[in-house]
Amino acid sequence: MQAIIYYIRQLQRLSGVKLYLNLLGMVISSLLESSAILLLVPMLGMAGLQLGGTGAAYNLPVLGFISELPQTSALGLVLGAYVFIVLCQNLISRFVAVRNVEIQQSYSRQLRYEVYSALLRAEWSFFLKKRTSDLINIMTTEMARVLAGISCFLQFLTSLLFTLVQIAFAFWLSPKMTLAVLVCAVLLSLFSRRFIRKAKKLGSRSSLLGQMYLAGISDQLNGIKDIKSNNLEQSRLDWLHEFTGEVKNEQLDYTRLRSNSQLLYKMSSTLLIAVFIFVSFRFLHAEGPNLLLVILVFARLWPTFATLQSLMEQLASVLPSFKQLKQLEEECLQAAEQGTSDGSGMPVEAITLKQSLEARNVHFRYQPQEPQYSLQGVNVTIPANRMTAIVGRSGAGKSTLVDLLMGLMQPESGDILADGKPITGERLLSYRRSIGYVAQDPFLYNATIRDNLTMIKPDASEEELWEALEFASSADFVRRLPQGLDTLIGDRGIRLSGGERQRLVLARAIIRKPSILVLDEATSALDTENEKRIQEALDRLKHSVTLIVIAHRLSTIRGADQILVIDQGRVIQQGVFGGLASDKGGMFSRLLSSQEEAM
Ligand SMILES: Nc1ncnc2c1ncn2[C@@H]1O[C@H](COP(=O)(O)OP(=O)(O)OP(=O)(O)O)[C@@H](O)[C@H]1O
Repeated sequence: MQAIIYYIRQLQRLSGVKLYLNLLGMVISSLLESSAILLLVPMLGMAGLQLGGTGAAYNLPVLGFISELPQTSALGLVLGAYVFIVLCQNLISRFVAVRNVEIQQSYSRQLRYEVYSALLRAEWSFFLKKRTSDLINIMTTEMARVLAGISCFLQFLTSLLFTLVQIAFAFWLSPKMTLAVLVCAVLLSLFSRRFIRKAKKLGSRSSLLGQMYLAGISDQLNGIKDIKSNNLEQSRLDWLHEFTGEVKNEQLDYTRLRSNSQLLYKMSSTLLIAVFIFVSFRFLHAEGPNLLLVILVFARLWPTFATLQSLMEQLASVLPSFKQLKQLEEECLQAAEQGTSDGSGMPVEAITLKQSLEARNVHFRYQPQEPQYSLQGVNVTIPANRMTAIVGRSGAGKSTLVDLLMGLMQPESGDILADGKPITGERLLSYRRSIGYVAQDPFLYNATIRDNLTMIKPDASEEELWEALEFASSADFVRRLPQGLDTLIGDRGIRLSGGERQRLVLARAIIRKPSILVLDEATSALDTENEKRIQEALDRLKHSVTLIVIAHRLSTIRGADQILVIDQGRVIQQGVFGGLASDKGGMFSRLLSSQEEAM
């Protein structure tokens, strides 16, 4: 319940007086609705219309003048008043409905924005621990359930107010009977508490199933090539078949629960009304309008209890979603990077690295509770405007070192310094803006080539775009495409070859003219000719940009100004290509020989 209150408070803060005005509108609307129907009976009685039995039993002093009018005028007046009240009620409820949507949609927008910005501000290590599909699930399905839950809560509040108004009316017309109805309602609600508990449990199961479904489907669609090439289609379909069976059962359980509770309310309503009529008629000797009133009061009051019960069950079923969203927000807050937003929305100026980038006695491990360090006691200096290559066996710690150098993660102990200053706090974002990065597995957005490039530099001119493409040896293939720069490249750039993707990502990385360019195996998918062209371009670049290159193919780093050899999280060798190659007992020479043998 705490989580719901937290989000409702947010809604209250955002909507302010509008929310209260709407609630007031709802009260007035329900007041008018009640009065329209409940007052019709006594008003008609006063107008002299005999409804059987003894006629008007409830004299309303304020409306006493009606009985003095001629019958036709009185009837016209009463019916006119009835139409007027209904019109006002409908106009108010129309206004309230539109305002409700406005309030809810503004809140939905704000909530999505807040959660997503908290997510984007979380540090990289947060994402390493999270499953992407779980985050997508929270941002889509669970978020939608939370918003539906908020709407449900507002409906609950409206129904509650409506019920209170109905009770007040009913009490005014027949206190005894209202008390009797209330006692029955309280007893029934005590009995119905187990429905709410069960709805909460089913809500958790539904959330879990949704999470599992998204995780399964995303995994499989990401690995669709593997599924097709290994003929795994049937096994995946079997998984889906089994899974949808569980979803079906869960939905059936939920429907059973809701219809059971509604059945209980409907049956008790029928039973109670029969008892009330019998008692009123047999023992209280009520007739005509009195009996009609008994039915009216009961028929209007009881469904509101049933609605309240149904809304409470719905709320209980979305409670787990509220908890999940709140937990995600809290985790993001805990994992927030320092200095990544000053809240002003002002563009951050990139820094220019002038002297060096330095790792000083850096220790790092992914799981603080485990003894194994991915990096230990690393001391390196990367001179500005030079090319530094990082090599080592698989799992040696190359990517970890580069992630730390890029400020994506913070060392457990030790420092990362840019021109002697730590890249933490306020400096982190401007430092990050000075970096261009090309990953081992190049990522492109499902958009046009132009969009992919301008995403990094929105104000890039046509000339700058082609210059970057030329640099990355991509201009030729882009020119050959039917729509050139405006060609759509598909999901993750699937319509391009691996090498074309890599060159495009390189073009994107350099379009912002970064001070530091990090290439993680960036030329692995290139043919010899393109690799040579990129090597030449990098050689030209290396005097104006600080280049950090992770390389498996050692032939690509002959021109590096410095090579760092890493093994088991430590820098074990450091030097230039020739020097390291001639150290025959060293790791570099062993890596070189094994590559030469493989060729
Ligand atoms: N997200 C992670 N969680 C836990 N351990 C990790 C994680 N990423 C890497 N490691 C571990 O840290 C060590 C260094 O990994 P790293 O990715 O830096 O190696 P690498 O030299 O870049 O390897 P490769 O050349 O295969 O990419 C490895 O032992 C690896 O298992």
